[in-house]
Amino acid sequence: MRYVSTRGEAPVLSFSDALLAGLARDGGLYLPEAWPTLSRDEIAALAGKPYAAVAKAVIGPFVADALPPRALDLMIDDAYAGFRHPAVAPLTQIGANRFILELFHGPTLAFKDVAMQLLARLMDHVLASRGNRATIVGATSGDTGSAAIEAFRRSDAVDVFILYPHGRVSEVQRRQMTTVNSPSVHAIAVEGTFDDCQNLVKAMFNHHAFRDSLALAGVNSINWARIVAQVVYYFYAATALGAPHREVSFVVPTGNFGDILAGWVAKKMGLPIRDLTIATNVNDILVRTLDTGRYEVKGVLPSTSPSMDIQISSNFERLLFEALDRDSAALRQLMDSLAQSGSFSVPRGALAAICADFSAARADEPETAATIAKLYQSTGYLCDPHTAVGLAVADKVEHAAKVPQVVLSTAHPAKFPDAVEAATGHRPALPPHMADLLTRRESVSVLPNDLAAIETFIRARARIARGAAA
Ligand SMILES: Cc1ncc(COP(=O)(O)O)c(C=O)c1O
Ligand SMILES: N[C@@H](CCOP(=O)(O)O)C(=O)O
Repeated sequence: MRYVSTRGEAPVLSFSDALLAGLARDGGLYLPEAWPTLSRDEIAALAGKPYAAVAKAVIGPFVADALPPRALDLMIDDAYAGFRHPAVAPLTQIGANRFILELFHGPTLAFKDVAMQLLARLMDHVLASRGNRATIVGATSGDTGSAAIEAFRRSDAVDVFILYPHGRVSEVQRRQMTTVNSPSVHAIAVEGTFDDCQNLVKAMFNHHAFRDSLALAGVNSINWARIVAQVVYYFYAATALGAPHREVSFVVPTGNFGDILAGWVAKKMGLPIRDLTIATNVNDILVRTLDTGRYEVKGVLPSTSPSMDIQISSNFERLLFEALDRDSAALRQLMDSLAQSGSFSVPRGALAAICADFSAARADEPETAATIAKLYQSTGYLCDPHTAVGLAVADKVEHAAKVPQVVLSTAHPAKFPDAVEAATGHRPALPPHMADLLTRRESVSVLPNDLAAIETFIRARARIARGAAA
C-alpha cells in the first residue's frame, strides 16, 4: 500500500515512511492510494473476536508490504494487553437501541490511547530497524498530549515535545503531561489556543530545515497511522451489534475530525454504517459548514469539553480531498483561501457528497450539563462532558429505530471532575494507578505563541540537535 498527499506535491510514500513523516512535505495529509475492503464474510467473521484480532484484520491491509505480519501481530497484542478492561472497548447499553462505546480504558483515560499505544510501538519498530532517532512534536487540547507522553516516555529513540494551550486544559490533563519527570519529555504551555498549537506544529513541519535537522515526527492525527488504528473500534462495535447483517449508526464527539474520519474509512472498507453524526460543542465550525457550505474559522470558545475546543479541524482536509474526487489542485486552492482569509466555500458537488455520508449537530453548555445529569439520575452512569456532547446530539438527529446507535465515549469522567461534579453533585475518582496525580511535582515551560521561540526551545533540548546519544 502506498500513501499520497492530499496536496499532490509530496513524494508518494510507503506505510513506514508515511508513519515517520507525519505531515507531508507539501503541507498536506497522507492517505492510502486506494481503499482496501473487507468482504461481507470477512466482516461477519470478526463478530465475537477479541479486540486485538479485529485490529489485525483491519490494520493488516494498510501495512501489508511494510511490516512482517508477525511483527504487526506482536505489536497489536502488546499494545492492547495493558488496557484496564478485557474487552479494550466495551459497549454499554443505555437505551432501547442506544449504546455507549467506552474508549477510555487505556492508561491515560481517553480514546487517544487506543491509537497511541500502537503508534508508539510501530514508530519504535521502524526507527530501530533503520537505526534512527526522531523528535516528536505534537499539539494537544489535552488528551493526545498525555496519551503520547505515556506511550513514548520509555522510548530511547525519541524526544517528545507537546504544545498545549496554557490554562485551557483540565487539571488532570495538565498534570498527566507535566508530572512525568523524564528528560526526554517536554510539556510546553503555549499562550494561545489549541488552533495556535496545531498551527505551530504544522509550521515546524513546513520549515524543512528545522524538520530535517531534528528528524521531526508527528503523533497528531496528521499521522495516518493514528487514523487507521481508530478504524478498528468501528468494526469491533458494529460486528458486536449485528453487522454486516444489520446496519449501525455512530455519533462521534468531534474536534479535529480524526475520530469520525476513521468511521468513514470503516464505511469505505465495507462496514455497513447507516449514519455518521458529527457532534460538536459550541465550537461548531463543522456543523456550520454542513449547514451552509462555508468553512469559516471563528475564535475558539472555552467550554466544559475542552478537548473539542477546536476551530481548525485538521482532518476535514482528508474528507474534502475525497469529496473533490482527489483533485489536489482544487484542494490546494481551498487550503490557500483558508490560510489567507480563514475561510473557504465547499464546492456544491463536494458538499453534497459530504452531506450524503455525514449529519452534524452541536450541543451547547447547558445541554451538555443537563445530559450528564439526566444520564446519571436515570441510570447511575457517569459520563464525561465530551461523551455528553455526543449523547445530547444523538437525541437531536433523526435516527432509524431499528438501527443500533452507538455514541463514542471518548474520555473517562475523572479527567473532567469539575464539570461532572457540577452537573451531578458526584466527583468521579481517578483510578488507582493515577491516585497520586494531584500531588505530583509539575514541570512545564510557558512560551509565547511564537514559532521562533518554540523552535529555539526545542532545538536547545532535543537530543538529536545536541548530537547526544544518537
Ligand atoms: C475527549 C475527546 N473527545 C473528542 C475529541 C474529538 O476527537 P477528534 O479530534 O478526533 O475529532 C477529542 C480530541 O480530539 C478528545 O480528546
Ligand atoms: N482533542 C485532541 C486534539 C488533537 O487531536 P489529534 O487527534 O489530531 O491528535 C487532543 O486531546 O489533543
